[in-house]
Amino acid sequence: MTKPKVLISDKMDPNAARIFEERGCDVDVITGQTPEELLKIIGQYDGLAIRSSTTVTKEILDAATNLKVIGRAGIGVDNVDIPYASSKGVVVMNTPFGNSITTAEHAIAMIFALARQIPEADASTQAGKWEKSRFMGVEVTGKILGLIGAGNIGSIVASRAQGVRMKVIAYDPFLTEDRAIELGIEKVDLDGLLARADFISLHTPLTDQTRNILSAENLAKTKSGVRIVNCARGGLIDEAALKEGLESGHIAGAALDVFAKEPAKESPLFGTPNFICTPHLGASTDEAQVNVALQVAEQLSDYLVNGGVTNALNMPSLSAEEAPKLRPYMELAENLGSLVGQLAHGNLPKISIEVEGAAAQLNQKPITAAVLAGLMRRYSDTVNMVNAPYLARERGMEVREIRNEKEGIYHTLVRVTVATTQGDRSVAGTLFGSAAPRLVEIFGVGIEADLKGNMLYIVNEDAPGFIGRIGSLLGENGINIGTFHLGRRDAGGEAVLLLSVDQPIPQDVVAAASALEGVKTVTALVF
Ligand SMILES: NC(=O)C1=CN([C@@H]2O[C@H](COP(=O)(O)OP(=O)(O)OC[C@H]3O[C@@H](n4cnc5c(N)ncnc54)[C@H](O)[C@@H]3O)[C@@H](O)[C@H]2O)C=CC1
Ligand SMILES: O=C(O)CCC(=O)C(=O)O
Repeated sequence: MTKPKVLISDKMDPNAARIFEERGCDVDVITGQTPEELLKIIGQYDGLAIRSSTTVTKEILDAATNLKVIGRAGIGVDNVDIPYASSKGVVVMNTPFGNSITTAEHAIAMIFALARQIPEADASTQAGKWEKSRFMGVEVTGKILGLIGAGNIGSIVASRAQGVRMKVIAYDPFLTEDRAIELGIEKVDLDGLLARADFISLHTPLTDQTRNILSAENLAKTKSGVRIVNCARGGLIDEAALKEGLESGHIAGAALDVFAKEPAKESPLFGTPNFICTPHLGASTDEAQVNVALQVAEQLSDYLVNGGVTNALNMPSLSAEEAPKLRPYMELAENLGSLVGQLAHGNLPKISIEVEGAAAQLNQKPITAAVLAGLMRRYSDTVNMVNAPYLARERGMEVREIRNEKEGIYHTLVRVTVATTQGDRSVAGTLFGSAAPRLVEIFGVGIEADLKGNMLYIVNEDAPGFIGRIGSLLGENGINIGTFHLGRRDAGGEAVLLLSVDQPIPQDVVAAASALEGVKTVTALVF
């Protein structure tokens, strides 16, 4: 087997390259490339490991014909076009915890730097000025810290700020009351935070909802003398309005680690009174960089070598414990999706995926993604578990998941039902011995079969002599039958025949089978 090839395109702790090699990948470290240079070489790689300098655009993804996974050694993934990566079937992963303590500590350092004007006082003192009366500070004890975003980093900032006796309030629409109580913080709305906070610290991702969250209008609502820290993303603050607020004195200080445009080698904010900044150093400690480099290399190589999925942003995760249990279900689910996709005609506006018995104890997301991958193969050869849910959404397909913990006839069952113009059509399968996937029902007819290789699905009138006729036809055409499965609704009614054969079935043989007496439909299937 050829080794997967990985490119590390941003500066990263050398442990990343070592881990890739140890885990069976070939790795190139080529940093500081222009987009044009990256475009020329990206086609040869299966994996791409980045930090924030590489921007993964549509053009890069179009050129990345072998790419299977992108790993961000860090948290923010606003430099990756995730919807487009998903449509291309490329998994995008990040390392959500490796640098969060470090970044929270940077925010706390910025709060103190603002409160005591440490950078300006340092520069003045080293310039021989000894301006003792110029640098009057404020205590942080008893002050209100307003967090915008109280996820991983925000909650660490909260605990550190409480340690220095600040009162913490937070605006985060996804923060539950219970979690706020657990963190010892007060959940508020944005206007409440703007009106009350002495210090504001931002800790949200950059999204369409958070972009410009500290707009000119919102900055005007802040308390006079507020100090603002941003160690999250540049686009969260209107930089021009921030400058005006600093110049008017309404804002007593601002500390930015991040800018709307990076690298920020020039900015109108530079030189503004009470403005301090760092060059996106939030994650820059020895500890955090080792953490994220190790994690990204472990996650990417696990995916490329073993198919394990951890911290993916566009695909359900599959932990090391879950993976062996779920793998046979995913095979079953993909085959059931593929069967429905090959048999059902016309547009399929709705699909429901039901897990029953033992299957209902498992993480259903990978099972759903596998069904959709099998089904979507009717539209595209390049579909996989990453882009299948995306393609289903794009086609307006409604996907329903049903979980039924009660065992039925089988100890475990996956049922896939699609809405067609002729009504609902459903197929179901189980696992024999917990690992061997088997079809057990096809469109209301009980039948037991392995879905593998080339198969022929025939619906015919249940009458004597038919099996002989189909056997002869296949034999005359040099097609060897492997397995033979029969099912029927009622004696003398409609019967179903599912054959596995050793050769692909040519269209003229399908046509000849369709013309046999008593035959209703014939479909050649491939799994
Ligand atoms: N300066 C640096 O070097 C670093 C910056 N970061 C940035 O920090 C951000 C936050 O990281 P984590 O705390 O780990 O992420 P997280 O996902 O754990 O937390 C983000 C929080 O923002 C909240 N949120 C989402 N939309 C919101 C909205 N419209 N208004 C208010 N809150 C909203 C979420 O509910 C969540 O609780 C990252 O997305 C990244 O951009 C992360 C690491 C280093
Ligand atoms: O890689 C870096 O230095 C920046 C880290 C960061 O911004 C993030 O993890 O979101």
